[in-house]
Amino acid sequence: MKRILRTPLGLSAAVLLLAVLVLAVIAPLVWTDQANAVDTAQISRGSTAEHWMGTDNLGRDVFLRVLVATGLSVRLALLATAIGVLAGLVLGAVPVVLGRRAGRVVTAVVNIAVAFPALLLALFFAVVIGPGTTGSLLAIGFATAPGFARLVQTLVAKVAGLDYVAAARVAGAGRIRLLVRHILPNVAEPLVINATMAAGAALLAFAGLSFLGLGVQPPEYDWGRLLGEGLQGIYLRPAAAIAPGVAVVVAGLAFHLFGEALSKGFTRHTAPVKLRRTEAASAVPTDDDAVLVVEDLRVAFPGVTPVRGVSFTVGQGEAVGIVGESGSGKSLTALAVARLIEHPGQVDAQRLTFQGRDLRNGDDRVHRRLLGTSLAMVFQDPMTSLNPAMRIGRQLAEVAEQHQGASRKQAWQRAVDRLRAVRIPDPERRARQYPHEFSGGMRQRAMIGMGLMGKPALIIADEPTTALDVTVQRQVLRLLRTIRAADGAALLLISHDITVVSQVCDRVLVMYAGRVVEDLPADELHTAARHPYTRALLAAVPDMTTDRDLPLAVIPGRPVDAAQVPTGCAYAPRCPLATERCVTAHPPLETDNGRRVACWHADVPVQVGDRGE
Ligand SMILES: Nc1ncnc2c1ncn2[C@@H]1O[C@H](COP(=O)(O)OP(=O)(O)OP(=O)(O)O)[C@@H](O)[C@H]1O
Repeated sequence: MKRILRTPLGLSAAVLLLAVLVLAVIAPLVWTDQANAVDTAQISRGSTAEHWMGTDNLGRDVFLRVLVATGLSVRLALLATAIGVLAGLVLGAVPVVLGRRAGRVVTAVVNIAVAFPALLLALFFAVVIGPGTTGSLLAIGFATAPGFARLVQTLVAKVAGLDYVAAARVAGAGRIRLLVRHILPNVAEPLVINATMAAGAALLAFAGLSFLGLGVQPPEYDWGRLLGEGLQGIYLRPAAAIAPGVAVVVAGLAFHLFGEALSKGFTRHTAPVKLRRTEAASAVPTDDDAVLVVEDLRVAFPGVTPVRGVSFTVGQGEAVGIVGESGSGKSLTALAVARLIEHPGQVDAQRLTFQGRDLRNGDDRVHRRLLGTSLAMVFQDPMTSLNPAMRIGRQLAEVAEQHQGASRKQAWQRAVDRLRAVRIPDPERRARQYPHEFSGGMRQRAMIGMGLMGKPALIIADEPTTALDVTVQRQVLRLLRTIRAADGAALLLISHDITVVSQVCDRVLVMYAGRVVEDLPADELHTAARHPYTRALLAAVPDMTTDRDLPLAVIPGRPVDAAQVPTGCAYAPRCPLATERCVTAHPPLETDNGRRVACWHADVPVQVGDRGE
């Protein structure tokens, strides 16, 4: 608010609006009797020193009546806006609460209603409900609602796709809680701004309806009615029409300008986000001790199947890395495991077991609870992964309150303790701060801390260091390693950086065009990689021995478009070893001594580091 009042626009709009609101309260209390006093000696007079704006046809002072009418005009405008905002909020938020099908019906109704001009709707309702104050109040309220509903739908849809909402969903938050705690607080600013402006528009609409005789009825009067009366004698007493007209314009302007100032004041200047990375160990787990078993996982969207039959296991305490170029399906694989693929995405698997529970069938709430307590998700961008409108400590505490039945105080203490565990300095004070008060690295650590509120059996970290600078990357990777050692949690680390994965993980899965093409222990990556794509990825990483006079190695060609995957081996068009067979037949993922590779030429002895050109 201070920021808004510091600008000339903000200050003058606030003063003007305050004056209007104060007048709306005081004028009816002070001047009602005088404004209603009939004086037959002063009927239909023009402006005089005694009656600045003249008198009406009963000799009543027009200026005092305009002042008194401020109360009813402003009150009705605010009430109608409140009705419109409330109805708009309900209609706009319903799709999130009711689910897709019912939501679609509501959206269609809103879309149709939005197509009609608000004033036309107001006239329609006013005629249907009947003339009078209540009728016009409901009419203007209902006419305001569709515009608001559309705005709410758009804002909610935008926020619902952000990582922190996904994180809350993984943590087991229900739809209503998601809406009330995580979505609505983050769309409140534009709603407040629009509501302020809508109040100005409602004021004008009321004046219009009363002027037409559909709004306020005698003996009550608002500016619209006074305007109608004044207009009848405009040639003889123009001031009687001008005074209520000016009042409508000034009050309307006050609301609009204040809304404008709010919107400028609320515009946030976010700090740029930074970048960072981790390291690891080995052993292919058996299905029995696996935390996660994924078999033939497919993720499809209309017209495209970006994940095409991925199988892997993550053992207790094991760190598995998934590498591959952008678009290879790494993130979708992780999202599918956490059950975060949204419509129209379709997830399909022969087996999808987390801690021995089949996630494909059974009670959704039971799965949510299991994932909420035993799975921690760390997303790439910690700024969008945390709710900007909630204190960090509260966001962490919510997990303990919801899943461990902890009291508010206990949950807060655990949140502080977890922040300390992820090396946030002065955690008591920091827990009371908002995400924007944290640096990029601290936000990422807080996100990891949130995952540790339960006792996760698996941490899925999707590019956790990409948005951080190099020094902070190391800290976060070290932290993930320490947590694994302390809590025995398994880790599924997704990265396009094969060096990071080889340092942090026990085992590496290499993905290409939605499939696993190689799976091997991380410490054998540089000596025993057999797939030409893995070799090319390794060769593209410069090291101390790289000749700096030569251009850096790159993988020739472009990654496959997920919508147009060729038959045969998807890597064939870029592969130096490709033959006719590679183009026509897809190589199966063969298991050999715990390692897996999908290549017809896996046995061709190409040196690791060979660029294959
Ligand atoms: N909602 C969606 N609808 C259609 N296609 C999608 C959708 N989400 C992802 N894809 C497609 O799936 C492919 C794989 O996406 P994914 O995010 O899993 O890749 P990735 O390997 O994690 O890449 P990056 O490292 O860039 O995140 C992408 O090429 C993308 O075009």
